[in-house]
Amino acid sequence: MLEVSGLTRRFGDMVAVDDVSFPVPSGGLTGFVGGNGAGKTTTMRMIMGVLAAHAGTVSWQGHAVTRADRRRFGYMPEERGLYPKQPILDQLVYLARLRGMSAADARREITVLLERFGLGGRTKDPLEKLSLGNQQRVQIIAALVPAPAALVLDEPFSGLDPDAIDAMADLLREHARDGVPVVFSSHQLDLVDRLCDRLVVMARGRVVAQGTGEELRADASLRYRLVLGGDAGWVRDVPGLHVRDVSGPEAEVEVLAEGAEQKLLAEATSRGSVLDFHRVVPRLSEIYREVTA
Ligand SMILES: Nc1ncnc2c1ncn2[C@@H]1O[C@H](COP(=O)(O)OP(=O)(O)OP(=O)(O)O)[C@@H](O)[C@H]1O
Repeated sequence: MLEVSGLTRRFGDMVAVDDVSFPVPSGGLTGFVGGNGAGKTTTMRMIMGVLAAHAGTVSWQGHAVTRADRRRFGYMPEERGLYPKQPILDQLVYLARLRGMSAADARREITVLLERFGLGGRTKDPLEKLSLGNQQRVQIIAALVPAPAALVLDEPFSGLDPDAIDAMADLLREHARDGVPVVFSSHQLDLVDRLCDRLVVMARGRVVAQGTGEELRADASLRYRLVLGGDAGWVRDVPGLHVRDVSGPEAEVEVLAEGAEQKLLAEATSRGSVLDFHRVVPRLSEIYREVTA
């Protein structure tokens, strides 16, 4: 398991990452979400040691991470960092050799991955001749060879079309299944919800929520939707509720005081017919808006 604990980083007076702690369990995908400037990239840079932390620790398999451990991590940095003018196979092989692989093994594994991503015919092309989405695939391959002990990926899905997203997601799941802890940042909440075992939500440098999708949903505010035979305007006067929306016979409310939804239902049945009354399970994007507000 990879774990960060109390990580803090300032730039001048500004605290970009403030006492951030979360685990990245082995064998799972952890999604790292947050708005622009929330502190995700800075946190990932500290995990990889390319930026020093002002406080806090990064641990790997229960000990303080070492430079040798980090050399075994696959990292896709925000600034990417491949050379635009070099043929893609040559530079991928070069990078894999820097990380201790033989040229023959590197060439073989990289060729398989390039073919899997539909780039088998482009191995001699310089990176800059590829479309942005294909350049992104090459950047991802750079993080995957040699087989990484952990994966730290900054926005690996940005710029990919739906087919490439699926291919990439399959690849990450395969690594996770092999026991590799995988953490990646993304702005695509639905994708993160679909793919990840755990989520870490950051806002203004701090972790504001974390857990499985189910845990985050369970922690979210309790909401109910009510559909009546007549007008639902009276719902505004029921104590212990925040009315999120009322429109004709329909209302959606948030429960502020325990049991207020039962009083609402009793009042509704005493006034006339109740056509529907059910708990609303919020989407991740709604939870995200709540916790980062
Ligand atoms: N080298 C730096 N010097 C000064 N400020 C920085 C530096 N790097 C990051 N910051 C600031 O730290 C804060 C966090 O930035 P960071 O890039 O970590 O956020 P992020 O969550 O990755 O955002 P995005 O989703 O936009 O990439 C921002 O206010 C940013 O301007």
